[in-house]
Amino acid sequence: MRTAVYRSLARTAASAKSHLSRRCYSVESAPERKVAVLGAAGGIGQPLALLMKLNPLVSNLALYDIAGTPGVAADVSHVNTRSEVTGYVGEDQLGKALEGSDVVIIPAGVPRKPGMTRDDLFNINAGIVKSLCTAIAKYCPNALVNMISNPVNSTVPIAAEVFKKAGTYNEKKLFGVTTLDVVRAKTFFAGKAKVPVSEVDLPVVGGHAGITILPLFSQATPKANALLSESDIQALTKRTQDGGTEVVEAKAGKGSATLSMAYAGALFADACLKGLNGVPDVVECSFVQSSITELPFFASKVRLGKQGVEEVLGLGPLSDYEKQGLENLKPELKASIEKGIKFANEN
Ligand SMILES: NC(=O)C1=CN([C@@H]2O[C@H](COP(=O)(O)OP(=O)(O)OC[C@H]3O[C@@H](n4cnc5c(N)ncnc54)[C@H](O)[C@@H]3O)[C@@H](O)[C@H]2O)C=CC1
Ligand SMILES: O=C([O-])CC(=O)C(=O)O
Repeated sequence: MRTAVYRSLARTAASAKSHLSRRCYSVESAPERKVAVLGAAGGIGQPLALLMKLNPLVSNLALYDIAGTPGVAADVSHVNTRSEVTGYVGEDQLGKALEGSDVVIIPAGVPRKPGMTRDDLFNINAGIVKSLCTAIAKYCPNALVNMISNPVNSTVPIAAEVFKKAGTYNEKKLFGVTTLDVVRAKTFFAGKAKVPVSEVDLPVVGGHAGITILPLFSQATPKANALLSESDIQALTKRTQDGGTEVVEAKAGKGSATLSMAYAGALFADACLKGLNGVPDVVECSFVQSSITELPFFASKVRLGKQGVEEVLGLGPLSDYEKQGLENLKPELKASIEKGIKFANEN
């Protein structure tokens, strides 16, 4: 029985590893890449640190938090994969954690409790993100920044303003991580349409909060829309938009999505690393500086390359329901972006 469980775990680890590193190099030929995780001792940070340790594209993994990172780093460092792991704790060590980083992933900050919106996290997380981005501008201004901390619709504009003030802003290198919305939309669509989840693909556009999350089920493949009624699509849309709240309520005061977020964060960081390494045609959805709508930041499909964003892809054809969803989300997303910009300029 035990052996069967170990065998099955080994198979799962091997398939996760091959999923994360598909279209990539052998360990021997992959370039050196340093990834820093800020908030690495948290609910997302710990499993994300483990998943990044499993990624053969990473040669140096820096784990930073205000407390607890020596233990996490010691633990993760025993996993027999390529990267060297170092733990950094407290602001004095932040510079060392960041120096030389190619990708910085930020899951630092407080999570929601039941009854809260992501915007309710603004007052605490805005300051955390601002101070971490100030350090990024100083110690690794060329790194790709993967922003996980909520509210993403505001923390990404905050980061952009901090980098602009420091003279280091490069719109190709700043990403709000919305991959969990895509992961959820794929899972829910596969379940409802009864198609294999591994074959499902679809974009999720807009932002990362409530109605600003707009899954484009009309573009989902495999084409199963004939099997789904308009009310099925509306229910899938609502479930995707409320996916974070579903987890917050189930955890009943013990935080928000951590494990699925770590998976999503690892997928997105892997895509960034592949882009940096010159793998062609790496496309993921992300909340980036954008001109595909009138809003200055917007999540859509993005082609990743050696400099970060290579191309922000358009929305593609929308159903009438999606066109309406797009118009409905704009005022809220605009207000969240403006709130972030205002905070950064006044603090
Ligand atoms: N973008 C997305 O799809 C998602 C975003 N989130 C967000 O991610 C953030 C983190 O969530 P959890 O890991 O569950 O929270 P957590 O509370 O378990 O962990 C946060 C970690 O950040 C650390 N931290 C606080 N201030 C810091 C600072 N100045 N520098 C470095 N580290 C600092 C804490 O010590 C803690 O270890 C929250 O804002 C949450 O809303 C969560 C799920 C999905
Ligand atoms: O809902 C939350 O607070 C965390 C989050 O962003 C998500 O799970 O999508």
